[in-house]
Amino acid sequence: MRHPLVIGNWKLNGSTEMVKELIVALCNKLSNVIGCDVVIAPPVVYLDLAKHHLGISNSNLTLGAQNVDTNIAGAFTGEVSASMLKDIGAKYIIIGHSERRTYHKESDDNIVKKFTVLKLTGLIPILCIGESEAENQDGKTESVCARQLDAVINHLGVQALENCVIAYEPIWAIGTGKSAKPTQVQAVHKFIRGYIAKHNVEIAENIIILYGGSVNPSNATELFTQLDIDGALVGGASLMADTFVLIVKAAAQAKQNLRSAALT
Ligand SMILES: O=C(CO)COP(=O)(O)O
Repeated sequence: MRHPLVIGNWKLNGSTEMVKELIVALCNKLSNVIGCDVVIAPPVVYLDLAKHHLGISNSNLTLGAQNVDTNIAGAFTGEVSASMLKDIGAKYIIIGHSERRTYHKESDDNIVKKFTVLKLTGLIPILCIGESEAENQDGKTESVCARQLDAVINHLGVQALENCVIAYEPIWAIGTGKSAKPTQVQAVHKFIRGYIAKHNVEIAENIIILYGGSVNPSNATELFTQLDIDGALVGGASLMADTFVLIVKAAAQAKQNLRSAALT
């Protein structure tokens, strides 16, 4: 069975004080929580500080980053490379987030290049996919997700999806407080897994598929009770220790319940 995973995407939020306070609080509150992997992705400028505070707390939280450049080194002012992220201790790297596709005009081709450098560097890509509100209303959810998956599969082969994470984030649900319905999300996750299974059943069965979009403590349990929702990519609710911890606990508990039910 897949191990649940909850990731906090801090986006453009933080300060030296906030990094310390949030990490200390998370480490305290999560110290006895087992059954769910937890990743935090602070802004890149705070990764080293975050690593420092995680180290002091002897925490098993894992460090992630929110973006990576397509180049490894050279004259690319302002960029951060995969090898630098690895060097600083990040393991999971978010790519293809809709905010980057929209505000930074990142194309599928560009995202495939990022996926490639991450794999070459031994980092785990968190590939974000998902449709806009208009595409959702036009019934294009599946075709958009398939296109975004094909960008990787057609360039790199389905094997590239081994040990990688998919995050389904419908754009209309991000930061709006309007989460997609758990059954709706389950249907899309099932489609994504089935689409990958057409290429390789084992990779499809093992791949972690997260949901992102207004996840909070009130909707977390119902989301995680769905069979193909393996965890969450959390934005706003990851900025407060209490809400993020409740989401992590909900994931651990819901998946434990599913496991127990499968055994009876
Ligand atoms: O974009 C997201 C995570 O990457 C989701 O953000 P919210 O949880 O704030 O909706």
